[in-house]
Amino acid sequence: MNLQSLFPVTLSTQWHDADKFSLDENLKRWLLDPKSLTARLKSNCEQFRIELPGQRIESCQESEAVPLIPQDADVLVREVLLYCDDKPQVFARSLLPIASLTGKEQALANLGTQSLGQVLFNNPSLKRQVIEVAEFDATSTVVKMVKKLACTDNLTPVAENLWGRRSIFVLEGKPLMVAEVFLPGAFAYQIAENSEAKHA
Ligand SMILES: C=C(O[C@@H]1C=C(C(=O)O)C=C[C@H]1O)C(=O)O
Repeated sequence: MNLQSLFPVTLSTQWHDADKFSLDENLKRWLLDPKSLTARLKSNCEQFRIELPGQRIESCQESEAVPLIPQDADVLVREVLLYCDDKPQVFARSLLPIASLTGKEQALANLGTQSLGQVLFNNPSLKRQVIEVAEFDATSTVVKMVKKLACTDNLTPVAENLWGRRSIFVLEGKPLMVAEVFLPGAFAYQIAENSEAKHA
């Protein structure tokens, strides 16, 4: 499938504190893990890769605005799919404020299919703010994207709602936002004894 045709998926939802939900333990561990998702996925598969359906500069929409990234701020929107052994595990949408892409951080605009997380978590200045959680039902743009993707990629059909997380990172004192949604069949939805039990 021509992944560019998926872009932009967008993610308009209400984000909540995780305590609002009674979550399966394994899912909760994946949603609230403060470390790099890239690194964790890599440790669970042989072949990890990122696909980049697209990125473009937009004005931050009111529905995505947060105190550190206000409405109408110019942001580079980056949407990616993270694959483990050719199976899409995660959809991610990041907002990189243009005002944050200064100095060495200009490189974040040209990552291509390199992981944003690899750059973020290699910087000792990185601060991650609270991780919020959201549930995505059949009416969501991300579930609609999954249904399109399932026609070609080996994606498990969407049986249940999908779960995602969002947090603000501050890198060298400059904010950026990362939102990730676990796709059907992701390790995050496997029952604990089948996924990473050894790492528990
Ligand atoms: C923030 C991370 O980076 C990952 C890679 C992303 C990208 O390359 O755009 C986006 C979100 C994350 O899933 C991470 O690895 O934790």
